[in-house]
Amino acid sequence: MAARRVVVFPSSAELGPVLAELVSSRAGKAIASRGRFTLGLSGGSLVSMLSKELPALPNLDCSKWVVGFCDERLVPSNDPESTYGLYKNQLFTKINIPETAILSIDSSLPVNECAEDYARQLKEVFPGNDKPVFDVLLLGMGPDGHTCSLFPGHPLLEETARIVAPISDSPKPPPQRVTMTLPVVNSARCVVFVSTGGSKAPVLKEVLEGREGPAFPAARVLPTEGELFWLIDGPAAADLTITVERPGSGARL
Ligand SMILES: O=C1O[C@H](COP(=O)(O)O)[C@@H](O)[C@H](O)[C@H]1O
Repeated sequence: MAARRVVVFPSSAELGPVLAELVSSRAGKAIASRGRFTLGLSGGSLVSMLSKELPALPNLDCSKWVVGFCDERLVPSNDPESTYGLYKNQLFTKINIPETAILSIDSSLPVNECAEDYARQLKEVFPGNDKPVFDVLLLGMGPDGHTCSLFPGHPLLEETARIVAPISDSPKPPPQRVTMTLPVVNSARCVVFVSTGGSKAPVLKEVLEGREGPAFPAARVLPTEGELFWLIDGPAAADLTITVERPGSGARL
């Protein structure tokens, strides 16, 4: 397992540009060695941060990017809860990811079929692999410690066979969602959590320092071989006592 890097920024204003630069640097390396960059996006607070920071990078070329979603809510793409819909309006109009390289769920399907259909799309993009190996997965964490649509105490945390699973009883609305499973998340070459705001401080302490850590889905994200970053702002890091990195401005990770 690769070493975990916990990196604390004074505020999300300093964190955002470093996140964008991290994505861009891993994209450059992936394209140089494999001819494309595969990125998994999460919803929630990440949407606005990425939509602000990625288009601000000079000369960003996304023509060789393939983008999927770490989880998605089973709602039409024009519903305000649709993660795809938010990125479509806020980010995809500003950067040149080919439309055909954006994998999205078919929200007209019942949730089980929707998960199977999304798994099939992922298998097409990663032929020959038993699990997709994304270059970068960007994850958020809710105040309850959930990540993707993997919630504390939910049986989906034990899923080992499927790469994408349906969930019909999400404690956070909307109840029907599809989510990548932990084996896929932990196969990625690089996983980056972004956690900001004081509401995340208690759970962040548990996830990064607590003995009860594995009870929280986010604490079970431990890439087998890939890099693991936790990018946190000052308010979210307020309760941490572990040693963290505090980079200066213009830092690159
Ligand atoms: O419901 C969800 O929440 C998590 C965390 O969101 P945040 O706003 O607390 O950062 C998000 O990562 C996930 O994609 C989303 O479906």
